[in-house]
Amino acid sequence: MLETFSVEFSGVLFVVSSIKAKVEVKDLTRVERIGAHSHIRGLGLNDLLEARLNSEGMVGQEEARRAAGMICEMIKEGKIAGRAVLIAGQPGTGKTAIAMAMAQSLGHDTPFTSISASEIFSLEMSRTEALTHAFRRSIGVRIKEEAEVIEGEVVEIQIDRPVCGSGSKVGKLTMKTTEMETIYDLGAKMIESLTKEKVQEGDVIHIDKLTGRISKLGRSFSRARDFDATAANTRFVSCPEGELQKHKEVVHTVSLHEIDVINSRHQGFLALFSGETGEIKPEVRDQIDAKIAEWCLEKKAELVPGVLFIDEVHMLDLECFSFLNRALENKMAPILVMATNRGITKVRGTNYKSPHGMPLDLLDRLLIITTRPYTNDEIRLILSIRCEEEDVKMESAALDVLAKISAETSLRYGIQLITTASIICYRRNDEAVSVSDVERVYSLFVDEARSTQFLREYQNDFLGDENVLDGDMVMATQ
Ligand SMILES: Nc1ncnc2c1ncn2[C@@H]1O[C@H](COP(=O)(O)OP(=O)(O)OP(=O)(O)O)[C@@H](O)[C@H]1O
Repeated sequence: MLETFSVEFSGVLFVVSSIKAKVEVKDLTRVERIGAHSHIRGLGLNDLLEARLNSEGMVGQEEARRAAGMICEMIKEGKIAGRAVLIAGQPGTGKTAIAMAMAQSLGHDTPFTSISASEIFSLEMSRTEALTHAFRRSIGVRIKEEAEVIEGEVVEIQIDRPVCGSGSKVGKLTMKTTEMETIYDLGAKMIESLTKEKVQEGDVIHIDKLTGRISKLGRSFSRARDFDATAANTRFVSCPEGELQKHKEVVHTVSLHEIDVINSRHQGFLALFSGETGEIKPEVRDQIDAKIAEWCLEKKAELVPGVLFIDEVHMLDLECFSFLNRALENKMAPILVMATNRGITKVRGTNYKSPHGMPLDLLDRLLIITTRPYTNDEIRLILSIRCEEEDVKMESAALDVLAKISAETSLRYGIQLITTASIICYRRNDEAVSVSDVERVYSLFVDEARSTQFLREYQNDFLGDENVLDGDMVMATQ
């Protein structure tokens, strides 16, 4: 649901918009697709920020998870801006998984933007503009508004349809708190909103007097036994106390980028949907920053520094790195978390070699977290978590074989074999994946090492550059 509202302070009109994920009646978790990191639910730390061996979908990597947990605490306090963290380690050692776990443990209130460094290289806007977008998307602004609201439990909704069949509907809405009950007259627009929100007797609702917007807060406890069955996501709340009409502080959280887009002259909030937000003039941003700083001083707004995660950071070039160096000095900078699997390599676009393909001056200001290769037991545990996530039953012996294969090839390859092996098992009409199913998919789908071996044997039969394999092998996706 897109909700647009205007805030007017000191005569300047700023339009801000917040996109609220409307809680759908349908249980969305059932139709969610399973992604590479969908089993990760958090960092799996205890109160002392120590990593549990296997918790919230995370296994092993205790030191890295603990360090990430400390960074999260720093972010939650919201006082520190402009810190940068680098997660460095071999491919498949859980760098992205740790970043995703950080996003989960920070919760919905903290903005988290995740990009891959290669996304910056777009033809539509300059690299520094694309990075600025990402930076500003990671800073939230909590804007507080005083609003006149009617809040109470719905006692009765009475809608009168015109006798002739045409003309607008009118009606009456009876609402109560623990202390009073009032009847309100309803016009056609309010009736439409009530119908749209599917408001029923027994619901506790909130009506914004200025805009007429209705929000359902939940179902009253006193009416919990009205139905034999209720939806899984039904929230029960108590009937409000005191007056029906009250002044309430309403808080909206939007990102700086959303405010930029809506206030840039050539854009409208619809640009947020199309994603084609284009370049935004620095003057617009300066004006917005000045206004927000003013609101913060007046305690009408609060900045929420979030996290910008840049994966495959070695794909950035010198211009981008120098931009990052400068942008981190800004008071409004988010916490920057980067990940790379590169060792000592060339900085993109130069002939200079440097650790992780990043300039030394930037490396110098980073907190670096390293990830280490997994033990066989850890790999087995991760694979069993993935089996559960993908709803695949696997015999213990098959899991042992798959863990051994993963240790010799890669964890990612092992994870890929889970679904494919389960298809073969399904065809056999069996319930659990067996060792022979794993062996079958291992022979059907080759891993990177076997594929390279195959190329070495048949190189001359392929089209393309000769003898590349004997020279420099292209590293990963670069
Ligand atoms: N400690 C862990 N606990 C649970 N799952 C993990 C863990 N580490 C990695 N995984 C899972 O293994 C897969 C590969 O990990 P991930 O993509 O995080 O590796 P990476 O270090 O980012 O690799 P690359 O350097 O190639 O980008 C993912 O599905 C990830 O969720």
